[in-house]
Order: sequence, then C-alpha cells, then structure tokens
Amino acid sequence: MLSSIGGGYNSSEGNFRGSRRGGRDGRGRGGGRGGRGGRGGGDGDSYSFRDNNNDGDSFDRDGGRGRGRGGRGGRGGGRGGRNDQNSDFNDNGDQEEKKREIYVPPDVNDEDLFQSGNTSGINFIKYENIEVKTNGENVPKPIKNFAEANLRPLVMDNIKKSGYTTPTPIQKHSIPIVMNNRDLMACAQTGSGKTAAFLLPIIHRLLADNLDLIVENHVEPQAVIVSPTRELCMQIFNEARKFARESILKVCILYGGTSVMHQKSRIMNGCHILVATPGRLNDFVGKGLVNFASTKYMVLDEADRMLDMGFLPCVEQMMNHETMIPTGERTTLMFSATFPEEIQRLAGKFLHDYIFVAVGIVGGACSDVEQRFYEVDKFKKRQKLLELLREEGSDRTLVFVETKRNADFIATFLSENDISTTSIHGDRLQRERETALGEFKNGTRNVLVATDVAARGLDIKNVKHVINFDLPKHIEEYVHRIGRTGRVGNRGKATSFFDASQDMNLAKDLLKVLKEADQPVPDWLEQHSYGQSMYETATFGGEDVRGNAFGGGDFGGSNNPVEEPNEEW
Ligand SMILES: Nc1ncnc2c1ncn2[C@@H]1O[C@H](COP(=O)(O)OP(=O)(O)OP(=O)(O)O)[C@@H](O)[C@H]1O
Repeated sequence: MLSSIGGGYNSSEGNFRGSRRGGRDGRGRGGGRGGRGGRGGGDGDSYSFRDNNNDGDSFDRDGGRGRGRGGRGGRGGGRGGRNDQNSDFNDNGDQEEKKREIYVPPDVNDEDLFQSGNTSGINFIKYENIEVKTNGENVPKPIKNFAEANLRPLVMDNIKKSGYTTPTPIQKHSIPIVMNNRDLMACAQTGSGKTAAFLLPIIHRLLADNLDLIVENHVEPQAVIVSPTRELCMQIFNEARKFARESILKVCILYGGTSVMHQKSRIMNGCHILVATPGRLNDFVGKGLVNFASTKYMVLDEADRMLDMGFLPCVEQMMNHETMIPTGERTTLMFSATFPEEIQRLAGKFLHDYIFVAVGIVGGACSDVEQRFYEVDKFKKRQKLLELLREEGSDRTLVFVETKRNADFIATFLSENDISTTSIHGDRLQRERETALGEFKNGTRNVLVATDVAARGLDIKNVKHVINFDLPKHIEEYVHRIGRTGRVGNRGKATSFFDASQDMNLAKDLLKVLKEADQPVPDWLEQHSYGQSMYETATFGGEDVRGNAFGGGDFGGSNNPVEEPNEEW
C-alpha cells in the first residue's frame, strides 16, 4: 500500500516517505507508533492548530511544535509520531534537533538570480491609477521613475538587469522615504514589489555610507531583515544578492532547519545585510555570534504576522536586545499587504515618527485575481477538487489546506489520481520543503499542496490557480494566499471551498474583500454573512491608526479613488 501511494508522490529525493515517517524530524519511523493522543482517521479535518503556519516553518522555537505529530502509516489509519510534550516549546536544548540540522542548502548561481520571480503583466500599467495615501510629518516626495531616485549606478544596473523599467507605487513612495532614513509602515497589495521597495534604498545607503564592517568573534550586520518563513527568507536573501550584485556588500541568511555550522561559517566572513527568521536569529544573538550594535536598518517583512501573538515574543526579544540601536537612531521599516489596526498600534512602539503609506485599500485583495467560491461540504471537498483540476487543468496550481496532515492526504490523493503533486508544510524536513518548492517552481510537479507556510510572500513564477481547499481562519491569510497568483499586473484565479460548518466566521470579511475587489459575491455567501455579527469580524484594513493629524497627502496617479468598475485593478 505504501509503495503504491509513494510511487505516485515521489519527491526528487526518492519518495514521499520522509514525510510519512513522522514529524519533521522523521521520528515515528515505521508509522503510527501511537503518537500525540493517538489521533487518527479521516482526513485530519479535526486535526487543526492555528499555529500551523508558523510552526517551525518559521523558527526554531516553534520548530519543535510540529515534531512527533505527523507520523502515519498510510491513508486513513491511526498515526502519530512520538509524543514529545516537551518538544513543543523547545528553544535550543534539543540535541537531537541540533544533530539533525545538517542540511546545507544549495546556492543559487549569481546569474540565475535574475531569472527568478514574475515578470510584469498586462495590468502593470494600471498601478498608475491606484490611490496612495501617506500620513506622517514631512513626507518625502515620491519619485516618478527610477532615475529620479539617484540610486548608485551599480544598483541601477541591477534594476535594469532585473527587467524593471518603472517603479511600482510602493517603490515610488518607499525609496525616498528610506533614503531619507525615515521610519515606515507600508501597506501594499500582494505582488506589488514591496521587497525591492525596501532593498533598493537600503543597498544604496549602505554603499553610500560605506561604514566599517565589524567582524570579530561576532558580526554586526548593518541591515537586518526578518521574515516569518524560511522559504520567504531565502527569497529575500536572493533578491538582496541580486540587487547588491557586484558590490562589496555581503549578504547572509540565517534560518532554521539547516546546518548551524554552515551558517556560522558564512556569517563569520562578514555580513552587511542579514536576512533571517527570528528564531534562528535569536539563537545566534544568544550565542553572541550576532549583535545589533551596527544595525542601522531593521526591516520586518510581513510585519503584521511578525507582530501577532505567535512571533511577538521573538520580535520583542530582538528589538529589546541590549545592543539594539534605539528607535530614532536606527531606521525601522515594516511592510505587509495586510495591517490590522490592533497590530498597527502595537507596531508603533518599535517605530519613531514614522510615515504610513497605504497603496490602495489596506488589507485588500489584489484585484487582478478572479475570486470564485463554491459552497462545499467537507466530505465532498476532495471530489470537488479532483473535478476542478480535471475540468480546468492542474498546471501551476497551489492548493491550500488547513493542516499539515491534510496536506499529505490531499497530495497523496491527487497523486493517486494521476495529478503530479508535491507538498510543503512544517512537518517536512527542510530539504524536502525546498525540493517540493523547487519542483513546483520548475514545473516538475503541477500541483503544490501547502499549509499557510506558503501563504505569504512567496513569488513563484506564473502561478495560475490558487485553490483554498480549506479556508483559513483569518481574512488576512486569505488575502495573502490568493496573492500567490495575479502578481505584478498578471491575471490570476482563486477558487475557495466554503464549508458552512467551519467557515461562517469568515463570511463577513470575505464579503468585504470581494466587494472591494469588484468580485461577484454569491448570494449564499451574502446570506451567511448576515448571520455573523459585526464584532465577530476582524478589523483588517482601515487607515493609519494615528489619524490624519500630519497633513500627509494622497498621491493618486489619478484623482480617482480605487473603485474602478469592471477593471481588474
Ligand atoms: N518595478 C518592477 N517592475 C517589474 N517587476 C517588478 C518590479 N518590482 C517588483 N517586481 C517583481 O514583482 C514580483 C513581486 O514582487 P514582490 O515579491 O516584492 O511583491 P510583494 O509586494 O512583496 O508581494 P507579497 O505581498 O506577496 O509579499 C517579483 O517577481 C518582483 O521581481
């Protein structure tokens, strides 16, 4: 049985059994060794934990959470890896974990750096019409084109080599703000170029300021960029390498699931720009290998995620570190497509006299994505998924599920039905995660089944279709998930299965997102949302929580508000 399933669901390293064997660490080998309370059966629908998206996916501390959970012998059976209660919040002490982390990820060749990512699509030009709101004191004037930014020639060359001709709205506003060393809270749609919006001016400033690089028995990076998932870190790391190419700047990465020794030897060669997940970063800081005494630029990418309950302690530990340069003397930048108001309030304590920039509707979905909903009972979802993939094709499709286990089940199910599939989630080894992502990116696998570990930030070329097999619990994650398609002016498609027994709490927020993006709203969804009282809905979106006391401006490309009937943007 196993081999027949495994046969259809092989990763390039052999097969999918690595993940079947158990948790991320492969414990529970042999399958079903009565793990965590002996949960089992069915497709794991009940096996849900909110933190599924930051489980160790992101950082070492949480890395423990997934351990021992995933082992299972075969479809539908009882399963469980080792029940290791203590491992749930295991910071550093787990020797087994340390021993296991021998994975050394391959480097991306310098020339290949310029091949990754999406090229701009037909609706790129519509960025011009989007309304931009800024708020704060003395907001620097936005640039109209890259030439106006006065970036160093080397940076300009790398921009050209990347195929960028015109800055996106968030780049037009952020580049001068960062070049003026102002703090920034920036909110712009998925796939609208936020990464370059902070990387370009930081790289420019580091080159212009040419500060001494401190490498003693520790390193002092001059810019630190923190993001919630390992794969996103790798992407930002490679983007930073790309824009800093042929400069003296050394760009380094620290993230969990990989060899500490390897990362240590890399950073000890010197590090101007450090891209990291917060757990591994704190690990290095705790060991005295990294400190923040020279860190002029602190960036939180996916900032609302970094500041929510899961990550906040880690971020606070970093921000409150004795070597951290105080606010007002460093430049702190926060970027996301979603910025709930309560998180904005919290963010304020890490910022000084900051500028708020909102491109379009804060927390809004990218309107280049066609959004479709089906009301599907949970027991009929698999069949519906299969139908959909058979009717509409499965090429370059990303399927989101709620739980790690269900990711395995659905991937196996699709493979058995001759749809070439792989999966990514926090119970897979880091090597497996990167292989899965690589195979999806290069087209070896048509479908990638993922938990929320792949919801944010990942810029995968030409994703055609995002399917929410399970809807997320929070509207922000919905916005990020569907934003894996329809990037930089390309069109995309998202289909979601709404199960009234599970998803009612999301109905009102979904309605709002659909209306704001000019998408059709099914009658049944509207009716479900009536039953949901206001207080149950998230306070996503909104405006700068400080109000409009600064006389900041609106810099719309036109005077139109963002409603553009029948237009994709
Ligand atoms: N000015 C530009 N011209 C053309 N392409 C661009 C430009 N800026 C960025 N891109 C490309 O757009 C894609 C999306 O950019 P990026 O990943 O930075 O988006 P994002 O806003 O951070 O999205 P998300 O919210 O999903 O993290 C990338 O492939 C990037 O290379």
